[in-house]
Amino acid sequence: MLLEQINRPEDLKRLSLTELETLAGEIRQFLIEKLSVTGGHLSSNLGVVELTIALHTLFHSPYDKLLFDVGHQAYVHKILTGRKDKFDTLRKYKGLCGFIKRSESEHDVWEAGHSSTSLSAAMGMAMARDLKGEHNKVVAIIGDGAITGGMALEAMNHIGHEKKNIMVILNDNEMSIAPNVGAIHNYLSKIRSDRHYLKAKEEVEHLLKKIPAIGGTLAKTAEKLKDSLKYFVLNGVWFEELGFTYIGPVDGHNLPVLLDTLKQAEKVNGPVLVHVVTTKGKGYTPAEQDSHSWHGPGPYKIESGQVLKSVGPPMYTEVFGNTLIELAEKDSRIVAVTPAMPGGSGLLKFAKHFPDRMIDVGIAEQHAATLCAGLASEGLKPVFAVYSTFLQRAYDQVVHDICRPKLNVTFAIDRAGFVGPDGETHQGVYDISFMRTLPNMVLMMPKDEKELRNMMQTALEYEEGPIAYRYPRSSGTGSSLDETPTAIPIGTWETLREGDYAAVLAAGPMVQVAEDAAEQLAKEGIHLRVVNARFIKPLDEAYLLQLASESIPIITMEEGAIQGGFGSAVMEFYAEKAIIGLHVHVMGIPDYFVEHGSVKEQREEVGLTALSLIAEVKKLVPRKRQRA
Ligand SMILES: Cc1ncc(C[n+]2csc(CCOP(=O)(O)OP(=O)(O)O)c2C)c(N)n1
Ligand SMILES: CC(=O)[C@@H](O)[C@H](O)COP(=O)(O)O
Ligand SMILES: [Mg+2]
Repeated sequence: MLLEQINRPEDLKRLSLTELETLAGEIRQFLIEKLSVTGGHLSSNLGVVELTIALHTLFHSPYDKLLFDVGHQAYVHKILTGRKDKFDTLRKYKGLCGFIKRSESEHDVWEAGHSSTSLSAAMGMAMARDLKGEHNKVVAIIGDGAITGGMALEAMNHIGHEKKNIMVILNDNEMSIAPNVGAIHNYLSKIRSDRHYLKAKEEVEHLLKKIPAIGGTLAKTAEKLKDSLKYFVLNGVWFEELGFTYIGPVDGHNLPVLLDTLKQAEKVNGPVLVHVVTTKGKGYTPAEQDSHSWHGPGPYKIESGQVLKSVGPPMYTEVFGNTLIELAEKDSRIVAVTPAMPGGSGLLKFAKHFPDRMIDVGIAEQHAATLCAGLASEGLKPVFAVYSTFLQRAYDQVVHDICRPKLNVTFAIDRAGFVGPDGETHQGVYDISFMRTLPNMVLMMPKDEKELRNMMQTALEYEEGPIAYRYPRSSGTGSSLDETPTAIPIGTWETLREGDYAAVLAAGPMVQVAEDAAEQLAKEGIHLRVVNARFIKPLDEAYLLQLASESIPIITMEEGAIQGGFGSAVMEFYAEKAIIGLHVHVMGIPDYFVEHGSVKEQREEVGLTALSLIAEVKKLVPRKRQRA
């Protein structure tokens, strides 16, 4: 096996072309086998095997900088840079990260996870290189999805103007996670099919040569026609106009062509964009046929292509998608907006029911947010379906375009809390802090899927301004889904369990954790009050004042950053009311980024478990029983 001989990129340089092609086959088989056990981003990586081999054959990483946009397609890069033996730990706790990670290797020069950042970083590295008088290459590998992200366009605007020596490899497989969308995607499709246009161009030129030269007019017209045809069919004219030398499209699975093209591109002075056409899922039929489903599968059976499904209650995402259909059938104002995550956000069925009311804007969270503002300003009920982590990219739009004008946008924040294997770049743990601090915002979190449905109804009936509900990347608790969703009075919490030893104010999935702890403690005669703090904003102030009047110790629990989170809000409330001497202990995520692993492992790492809660309760000094 050639793969066994490859422990660092230099090892590639001694292989013949045929051996490189053999290696590509071995790497493909390696990926298919390893990921059948670990799961991971299969189809994107299968699509960049030859491209990554070519890059590491030609360039000298880490002296030359290879930046992978998003970084989900960097498994081949990791295999070629000495980490193939770690693939059994891919995305596991303390194992190999599923994205580029500087602490893993000197070859990992740019970390990501969120898309469309590589061109900005590449420009920074190129400007630093030139200021330092160095001469390394800077190469950004960006997909046809990621290049539609706003940041990428901002960077192209800058790069094309400054004419820095940067190579951009556009890996065009016609797919984002779902089929790619947008005008740039359409433009790339035209270029991809350009080989036909080019044939037509040759025919036109041939024809023009045949016409006998009659005076200046015909010849001049012919010249103009040829020039306009050139403009029409010239590949990459948009990139050229932006200041890039455009080369392509080239077959991204043909190693000789890739190597030759990259050698040519390397000689170009100034920014160069190499348009590489690949097949997402290349080499594994199920993934080639349905690269959307195979973008990030769990473990699967190689032969049958059957992905192992978890049994049990439906995911919150599925409950959201189905309930939105139910509500949209009754209320035609509802419009769903997703930034390139129709599948992940549970909107594929909704799109089938309401094709005109499901808007996929591509990787464009900022645009999606303000689009929702526009929709709301015209009396529609936009539901912005977005992962917590990706909502971060639209923070100013949430503040400036939605909260300030009090527009009635609904935020369906999915992947709220720990997300598990995607790790630190994808944890949905900051939206409590950055949403609850905004004026006019209402922020809810359900304890189970039945309450999620009620919150969706609450949001539908709420007309006063922005309102958000957040739910985890997990299956529900198995609560009933039969009841008609009914609105919850804004700002009201719910006592789930009586107790006078201490009161736990729990948000979302922490309610179950608190219930489990209370069950344990009750066996020891310690009665914990469990409160479903289902409104993070506004707080249930009457409830908080009641707790203060009882001087009962309070513990808050949230799967979110402690800094600025729900517990902070409770402490701020008491401080504002000048209520002192209360015991308020905040349980949440400490001030650091929690890496990949399972959600269970991540909770254990930060102490968001029933055991940790029991320990906290037992630290409390038993209060003197209050006289009745
Ligand atoms: C800001 C942001 N929004 C959404 C995502 C989710 N996401 C991850 S990969 C991906 C599609 C990227 O498509 P492309 O760049 O073409 O890469 P491919 O998987 O096709 O190789 C998306 C939308 C993300 N990582 N970052
Ligand atoms: C790389 C990326 O950002 C997406 O593929 C993300 O990993 C999807 O997350 P889910 O698996 O939670 O849908
Ligand atoms: Mg793509």
